[in-house]
Amino acid sequence: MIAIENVNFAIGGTSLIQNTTLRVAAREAVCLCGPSGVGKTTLLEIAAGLTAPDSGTVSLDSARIGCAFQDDILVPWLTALDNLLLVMTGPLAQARAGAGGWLDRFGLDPDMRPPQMSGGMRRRLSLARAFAVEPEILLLDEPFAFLDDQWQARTAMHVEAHRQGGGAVLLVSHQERHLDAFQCRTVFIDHGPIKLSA
Ligand SMILES: Nc1ncnc2c1ncn2[C@@H]1O[C@H](COP(=O)(O)OP(=O)(O)OP(=O)(O)O)[C@@H](O)[C@H]1O
Repeated sequence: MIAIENVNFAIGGTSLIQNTTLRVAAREAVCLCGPSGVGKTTLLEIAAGLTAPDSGTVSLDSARIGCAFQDDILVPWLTALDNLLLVMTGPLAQARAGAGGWLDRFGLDPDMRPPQMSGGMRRRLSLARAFAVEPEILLLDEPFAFLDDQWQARTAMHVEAHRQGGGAVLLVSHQERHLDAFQCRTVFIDHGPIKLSA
């Protein structure tokens, strides 16, 4: 479902990712774990098509992709509901119902705007948006950051439900203890440059 093949990427002459192959199948969650600055986010951005690799290929077998990145990239003047509707397609009434359901599952007031929210609420809004597009592929960067134990557990439950429903998940997390909450293949990166064959 996600196929990153023989990818190379350098920044400012420093090689960050070398000849890396990483495949994530349907019904599979893969978690990238490793030290800060090693290039995990960059690899996720390459998977999402936000950053072009210097060489190698990325193919995703679905255009239905839900993303939540470390910078939540929410529109501050739009309500929580409108932030979700912005990325949703289909009939408006159906989209509103779907968005409302995900806001409810993530404990959010649909009328609140991002600047009124705590960091954890903004992270939950970013996650609700990722799930609301009914993705086949989920790309999540530190989905548990800023969340308390209860919301970490609920987020893990939604990730697992997505996987069990046939989706593919590629995520980056420092918090290995949460990886027990869902079935996940963990890929450890000890040091850079990233060289994976997984
Ligand atoms: N746009 C950019 N311009 C220059 N350097 C960058 C850019 N984006 C990332 N980097 C550098 O690339 C390296 C990898 O960054 P990246 O965010 O991918 O690491 P990470 O493993 O996800 O770290 P963390 O766990 O702290 O988020 C870092 O040294 C970072 O400073």
